[in-house]
Amino acid sequence: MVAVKLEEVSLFYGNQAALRELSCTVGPGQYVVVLGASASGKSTLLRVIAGLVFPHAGRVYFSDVDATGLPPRKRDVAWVPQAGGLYPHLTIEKNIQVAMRGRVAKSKRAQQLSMALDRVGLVEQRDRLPQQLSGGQQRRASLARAIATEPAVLLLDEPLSALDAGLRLPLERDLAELHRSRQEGVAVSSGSVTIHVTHDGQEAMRLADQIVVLDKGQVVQSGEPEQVASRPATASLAAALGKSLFISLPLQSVAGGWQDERGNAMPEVWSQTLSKLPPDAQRVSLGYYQHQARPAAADVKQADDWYDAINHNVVRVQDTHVFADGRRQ
Ligand SMILES: Nc1ncnc2c1ncn2[C@@H]1O[C@H](COP(=O)(O)OP(=O)(O)OP(=O)(O)O)[C@@H](O)[C@H]1O
Repeated sequence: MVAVKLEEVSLFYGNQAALRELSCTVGPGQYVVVLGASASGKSTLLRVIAGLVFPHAGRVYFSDVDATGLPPRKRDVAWVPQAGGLYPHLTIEKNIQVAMRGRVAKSKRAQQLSMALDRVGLVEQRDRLPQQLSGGQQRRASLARAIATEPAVLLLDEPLSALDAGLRLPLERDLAELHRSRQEGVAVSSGSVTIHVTHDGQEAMRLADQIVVLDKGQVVQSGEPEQVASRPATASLAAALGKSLFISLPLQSVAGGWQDERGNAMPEVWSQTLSKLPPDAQRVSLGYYQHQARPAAADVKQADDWYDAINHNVVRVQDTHVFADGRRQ
């Protein structure tokens, strides 16, 4: 069984496509991070899953049941928007109570309220208004409001953005812990799902069971973090995900051969890699992760730049990633 499935979903704003025949699946209990640059369609994807907008084509399934046309209140989801989303004139407690109306049985509401406040560490702040909380506490309050309804699917839109580094890491740990605690006492086959949107590759690497990479409204790659990082689909993704600096060398095709931007011809050791490039490509880039660059010759201690590295064979050919027009070859 899959917890959430999107099948060839398209959504347009006017005649501009925000999502283009997008398909993806989320298994029970998974923490999925949707990673993409600005305007790649991440928030739109969450809004489609939440039922806040309806796709123009394609289907959305929850636990194998078609939910494409269902309004938000009929879906077992909670959506935490990018900023705030709390009613400014209501206390944190009241905000949570409002969210539970119609979703949680009256007899269970007091218990759910305490559980939610406790899990995000805001028991003592329950009587404050949102503006009386710090930025990090406001994010926690939004989370508390979302989890009070015990949704099967928790949607988080950039939950860590615009927070100081000092607040980000503790909240990041709390998100992981919250996800784990939502699985307690639940059969594996019906585990709760978290879908978290970000443009931060390192955040995705730390949190995700599965990373889904969006580009221009399409899934360009998905898989376990290590799997995605070891064969990144695009050069920009490689730069975002790597454990170390991703060093990239742009090349251009000149008179049937490849040159770097300074006009240096590529050395012979690269002929095998370069022969795999599309014959009609004009511009490509070769890249490698710094931590995979190992000297092949004893007299080479360190390469100062890419050209040094390849000339001294510091980078092994099999550790090199080749992209044409930004896409992996
Ligand atoms: N309400 C709207 N009306 C018109 N166009 C929209 C609307 N919402 C989003 N778009 C457009 O749809 C595309 C995808 O936007 P979306 O907000 O989903 O991207 P995103 O990846 O979440 O971006 P960001 O990281 O900057 O929030 C963008 O080109 C955006 O300009």
